Amino acid sequence: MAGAATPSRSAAPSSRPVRVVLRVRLFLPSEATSAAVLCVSLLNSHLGGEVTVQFMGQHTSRGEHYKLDALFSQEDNINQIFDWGVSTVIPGIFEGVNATVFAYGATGSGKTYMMQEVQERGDKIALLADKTENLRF
Ligand SMILES: Nc1ncnc2c1ncn2[C@@H]1O[C@H](COP(=O)(O)OP(=O)(O)OP(=O)(O)O)[C@@H](O)[C@H]1O
Repeated sequence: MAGAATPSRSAAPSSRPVRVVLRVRLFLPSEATSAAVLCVSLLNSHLGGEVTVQFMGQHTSRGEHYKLDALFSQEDNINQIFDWGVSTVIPGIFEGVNATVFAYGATGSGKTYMMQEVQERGDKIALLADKTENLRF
């Protein structure tokens, strides 16, 4: 998704069973033209709560508001997204709680790129060990 909103995210992951996180990526060189404009803007954010974003259609009068659990912009790196949205569900899976993390978005919006970044984190084993150190099998 093109554009840069003001970086903002809720302070702590909510306890809701489904959490929705939006990541706005940077324009790629092939997309960056003088006509490129932001299509997402942050309307509201409450500490520890939801954020509200607005999608503006560039060539339409479409204006849609969505409430999300968190918003990450191009200034936020994959570690922040991982720590907020992924690592928090790891302890639960060792207690029998099912958890799924998936990416949804338009073709070319960066889903594979982002998931590969997560996969390539050098410290993933250390992170899992940290999350599981108190578990007894
Ligand atoms: N944050 C990013 N920084 C640099 N390049 C990126 C970024 N996100 C995506 N890209 C590049 O954009 C292109 C499309 O990304 P990607 O393949 O991840 O999209 P996708 O959402 O998985 O698409 P599809 O649904 O078609 O599989 C790739 O060449 C990828 O390297």
